[in-house]
Amino acid sequence: MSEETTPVTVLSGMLGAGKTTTLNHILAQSGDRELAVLVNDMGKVNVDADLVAESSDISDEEEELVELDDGCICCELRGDLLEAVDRLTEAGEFDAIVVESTGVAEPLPVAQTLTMGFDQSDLDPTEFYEETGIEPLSGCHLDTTVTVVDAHQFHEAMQSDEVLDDDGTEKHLGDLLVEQVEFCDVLLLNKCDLVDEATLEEIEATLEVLQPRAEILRTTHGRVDVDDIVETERFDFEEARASAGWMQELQQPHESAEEEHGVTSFVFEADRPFHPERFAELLDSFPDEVVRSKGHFWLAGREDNAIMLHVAGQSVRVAPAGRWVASLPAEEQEAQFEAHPGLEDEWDDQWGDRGTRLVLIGVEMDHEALRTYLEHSLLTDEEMAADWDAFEDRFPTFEAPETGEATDADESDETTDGGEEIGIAD
Ligand SMILES: Nc1nc2c(ncn2[C@@H]2O[C@H](COP(=O)(O)OP(=O)(O)OP(=O)(O)O)[C@@H](O)[C@H]2O)c(=O)[nH]1
Repeated sequence: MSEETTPVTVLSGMLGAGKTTTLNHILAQSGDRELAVLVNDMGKVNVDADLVAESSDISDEEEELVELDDGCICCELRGDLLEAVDRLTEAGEFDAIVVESTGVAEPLPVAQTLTMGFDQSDLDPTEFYEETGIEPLSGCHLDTTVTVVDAHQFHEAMQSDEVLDDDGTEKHLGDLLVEQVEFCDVLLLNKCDLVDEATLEEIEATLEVLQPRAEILRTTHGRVDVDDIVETERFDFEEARASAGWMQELQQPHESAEEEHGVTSFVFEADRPFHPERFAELLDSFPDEVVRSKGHFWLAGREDNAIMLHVAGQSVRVAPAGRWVASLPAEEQEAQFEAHPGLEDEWDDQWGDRGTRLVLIGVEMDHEALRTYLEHSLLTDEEMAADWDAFEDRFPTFEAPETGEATDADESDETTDGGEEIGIAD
């Protein structure tokens, strides 16, 4: 598919991580390769594009530098991104295209936009093209997604409770950082000059657990080999989407005893519900050593719907995760049993598929203590026999999904959903 079409590299990374520096470096090192670049900036003036133009011989006059200003290519400028990439491809003068995203962009929707032209059956490209009136891309393909991580700011960003504004959408700093790490082919650990070896090794170990598939390269001032991020043929949508460490851990759980720099993971499973107030309290002060937690849970009193938990650094969000199959009408249950052959094995006579599966990834986690902590939030035998609706419940109420929308929390990466903060008031 890819040989005759132009390869596209997408650079993501937090504000100030070193995307523009990396871009300038590869432009200077591109040799005989003709590169076109597309720079996205949130402001009306594209500062990054000016920086690229200043420090390279690339220019917007010759149309090898395209600026997309005043919006984000992972949201409202998705159509403009496609059109710009299409224009550059049509010009036929370039060997590769490099896209620099804004610091608040999520890589998944950007990749989704760029791959819509290919056969992604579950993404329903037809609907997308009908809705937007945009023609599918044919002359180029997404080749490599790169995330630039600032080694110097990594821990601070993970622990920060800063909330960024992406054109009206609030994004938690730690959440965004984790999402950028979880969806990429190559991770550039930049600003290595500002961090000591032990810290670098620890960050690398964390990145490896969060994103086992990506190649991790250390860089200083974005000095990376062009061949490591351009025309690598590393990108594969389905692989990228299923490659996050938490997802792999949920699919093939194992207690990671062999810890590197104290980074471990484990899956917590329970077949009785959480007490809404005790679990909310636990989430209010979730242990700092947990870097990432994801999965679905059963909350007492919410017997129709599963709830998804997303923890990334200091950000804790919950979102609807679909109906429990046990809450569906009999004929829809039958359809679910046929679609998911493993479901029957896990079925409980009384509670059906209701239950909790959460993966926890962190540094220096005391697994035993965390399990006890989580178990303490489950209903006791006495509470199991009580009226669950009488428990205080400050979790958000989600609109009931259509029947038939059963939970598939283990397989779906809801990276683009908003979710709701759980720092709810008493
Ligand atoms: N010490 C050090 N500074 C670096 C390194 N890489 C980039 N910088 C500096 O960090 C600052 C931000 O770098 P940029 O390349 O503009 O970062 P960016 O990701 O494009 O930032 P935004 O466009 O704001 O999202 C600049 O002052 C760079 O000179 C590095 O490896 N080491």
